[in-house]
Amino acid sequence: MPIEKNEKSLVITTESVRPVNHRWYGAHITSWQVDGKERLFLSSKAVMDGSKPIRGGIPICFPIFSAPPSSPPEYAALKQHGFARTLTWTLDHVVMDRSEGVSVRLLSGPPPAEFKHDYRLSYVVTLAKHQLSTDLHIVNTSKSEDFKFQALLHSYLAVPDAKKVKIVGLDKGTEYIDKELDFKRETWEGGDLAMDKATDRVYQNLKTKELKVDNGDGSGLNVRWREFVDCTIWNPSEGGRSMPDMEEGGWDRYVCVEPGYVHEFKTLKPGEEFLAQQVISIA
Ligand SMILES: O=P(O)(O)OC[C@H]1O[C@@H](O)[C@H](O)[C@@H](O)[C@@H]1O
Repeated sequence: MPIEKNEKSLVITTESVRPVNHRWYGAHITSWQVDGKERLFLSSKAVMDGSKPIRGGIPICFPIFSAPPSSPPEYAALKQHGFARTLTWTLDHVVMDRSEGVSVRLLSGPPPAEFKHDYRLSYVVTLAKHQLSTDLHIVNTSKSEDFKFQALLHSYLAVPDAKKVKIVGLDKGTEYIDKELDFKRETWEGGDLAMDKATDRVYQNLKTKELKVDNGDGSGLNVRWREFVDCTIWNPSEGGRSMPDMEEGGWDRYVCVEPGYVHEFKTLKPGEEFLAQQVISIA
């Protein structure tokens, strides 16, 4: 199966799915087309020159999600969502290259100099019939110190009309932080979450490992995961106009469903590893 590598990106094509376009900058998947249809949203105003994070596709948030914590200093100094989405990544190796699927392993470049922690961050992207898997692999390579991080895959899923979308599968009783309500802690009352207004919620410790993004007519995408426990659901509605890199009306063309480990910092002991996976498939 063709894996095409160039200076800026990696393009993977399989018989049924074409192509996944993967940027070295931020290990950013910017396009996933199935049956001739684009399944990820990428803003036409996204900045693609490496000067800021790319608006759309699948940004990787690591080692923090959201605004930085107040301490320790090397975490407090980070930008929103951390540095993984703005590092240059490299191709480690091709894991699989068969007609059933193609899989590549990418390695992140070094963190900012002030972030003096020993860890290894890699990302395995697997393209199979009608599904895209993205695995984050974090290893504490220190011999003596713990390593703490948050991690999240910030997938911008393309939808025909966000205002008609329902998120199906959120467990009744799950606690969530509502960023639209000044970070108020709430408890989910159950049922489907309608995306008909600005939504920015972090559902914490979900029991389910799968959500459906229903376009309103039963079609859509399924997002399932392993080892992640939280899921952010975000669409700014018309508030998206305040983002300089968001195209006009772009907020109606995506819903972000973002599995992650973000309700607290995950701690890895020396030598320990964390392997988490997201699988997006056609519903
Ligand atoms: O503009 P950024 O840094 O890519 O963040 C986009 C959004 O990312 C979401 O995950 C957050 O919950 C939102 O609060 C945030 O606005």
